[in-house]
Amino acid sequence: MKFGTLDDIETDRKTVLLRVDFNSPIDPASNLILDDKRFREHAPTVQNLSDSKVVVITHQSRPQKKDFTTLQAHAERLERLIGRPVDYTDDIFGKCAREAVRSMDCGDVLMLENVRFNAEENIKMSPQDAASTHLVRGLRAMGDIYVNDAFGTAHRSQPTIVGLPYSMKSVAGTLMEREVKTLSKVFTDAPKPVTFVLGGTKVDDSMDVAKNVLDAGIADQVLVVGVVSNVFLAADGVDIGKPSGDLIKTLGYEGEIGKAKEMLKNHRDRIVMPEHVAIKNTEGEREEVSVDKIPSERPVLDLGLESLIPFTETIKNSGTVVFNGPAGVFEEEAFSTGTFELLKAAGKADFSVVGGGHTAVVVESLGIDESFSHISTGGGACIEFLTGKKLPAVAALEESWAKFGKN
Ligand SMILES: Nc1ncnc2c1ncn2[C@@H]1O[C@H](COP(=O)(O)OP(=O)(O)O)[C@@H](O)[C@H]1O
Ligand SMILES: O=C(OP(=O)(O)O)[C@H](O)COP(=O)(O)O
Repeated sequence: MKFGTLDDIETDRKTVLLRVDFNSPIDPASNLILDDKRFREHAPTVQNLSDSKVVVITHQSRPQKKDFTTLQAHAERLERLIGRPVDYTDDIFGKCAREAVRSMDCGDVLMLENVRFNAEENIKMSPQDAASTHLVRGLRAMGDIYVNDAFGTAHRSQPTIVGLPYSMKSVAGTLMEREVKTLSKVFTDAPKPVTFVLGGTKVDDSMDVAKNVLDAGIADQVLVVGVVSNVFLAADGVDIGKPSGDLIKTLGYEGEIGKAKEMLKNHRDRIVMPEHVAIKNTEGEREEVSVDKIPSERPVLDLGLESLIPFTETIKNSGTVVFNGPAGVFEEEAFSTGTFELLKAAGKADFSVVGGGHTAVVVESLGIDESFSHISTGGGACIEFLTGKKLPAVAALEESWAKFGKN
C-alpha cells in the first residue's frame, strides 16, 4: 500500500486540517521556544498550501508536564518563519474555533489550541474508535482534507493521528513524505556497508532496532555505545561497575541483558563493543580504562579513546551510517569526545541518518548538520520506524488513500 501526497490532490481553495508536530523544548517560566527545528521542517508544507485555508493542529508536551502549555508562542514562531500572518485561537473545535475557520480566506493560516488539552487526544486507540471521538467528529466537520505532516508523532495511535484519516480524504505532508522515503532507504538501497551506531539511554528501543537490522541482514555492523554498550558488555560477562549497573536497573533495563546475550550468540561477528571506556575517577576527571579493569565504584561515561579509533575507522569505511543516541554523557565536556568524534565521522558517509532528539541537537550544535543526508525530526518515531514496524500514522494514511483516494 502507499499513501497519497500533496502532489496527488487539489488543495487550492480547500480548508486543510494540517496535523504537525511543533512539540519543542520550551522554557516553562517564559514560554520561550528554545529550539525551532520542527517549525523549520514543517514550514515548507505550510508554504505548499499557500492557496488553501490552513488549520494547524499540533500538541505541545503532555498533561502534567511543566511545558504542557498554550500555543500563542507557537503561532508567533510559525508566523515569523513563513512570513505570513498566523492567527491563533485558544479553542480546538468549539464555537470560537468553528467561527475562526468559517471566517478564513484562502492563504490564511489558523493555529488551534494544543490538541492534547482535549482528554481524548491523550488516549491510545484504534482508528475506528478514534474516528468516533468528539474530537475527531468536531475537527473533521471543520475541514475538507486532512494532511498529516507530524512524523514526530507518527508512532502514536491517537485521535488526530489515526482517527482523522479514517474519516476523511487524507494525504501525507512534505515532511512526513521525506521522512518515510529517506528512512525507508535504509532498508532498501542504502550504500554498503551499512553501519548502525546505537547509543543513548533508550536501551529497549535500541535492542529492537539492533535485532531487526541484524536478523534481517540490513546492518553489516552494529556499533554499540552509551548505556546500550554497558548492557552488551554486562551481557558478555564484563563487570561494568556498580554505578553503571545500578543505572541499568534504575532505567528498568535489567531484562535487556538477556536479549543482548541472545543477540551476541547469533550475531557476535557483526556487533562491535568497546574494548576501552572512559570512567569518572575519584577526582571527578576522565580516565581511560580497558573494559576488564573498570573500577567497581566508578561510572562508565564515554567510549574510550583507544576504541574511538577503530569505531571511527569502521564508520569512515561505511557507505551508510544510521546514528541513534549519543556515545556518552556529552553534556559534560570531558565525556563528549566519543559522541562528537563519532558524529563527525558519520557525517562523512555517502548516506548518513541521525535520529533521536539529543543526537540531533548535538549535530546542530557542532554545526555539521549540512553533512548529514537526513536528520529525523522524530525520536521515538524514527527509532520505531527503524525496528521495521509500520507506524500507526503511516498505516492510517495508507488505508485512507485506499479508501478515499483522489475522490
Ligand atoms: N554511559 C552513559 N551513562 C549515562 N548516561 C549516558 C551514557 N551515555 C549516554 N548517556 C546519556 O544519554 C542521553 C541521551 O539518550 P537518548 O535520550 O536515548 O538519546 P536521543 O534523544 O538522541 O534518542 C544523554 O543525556 C546522555 O547523557
Ligand atoms: O517529541 C515527540 O516524541 P520524541 O521526544 O520521541 O521525539 C513527539 O512530539 C511525541 O510526543 P510524545 O512522546 O509525548 O507522544
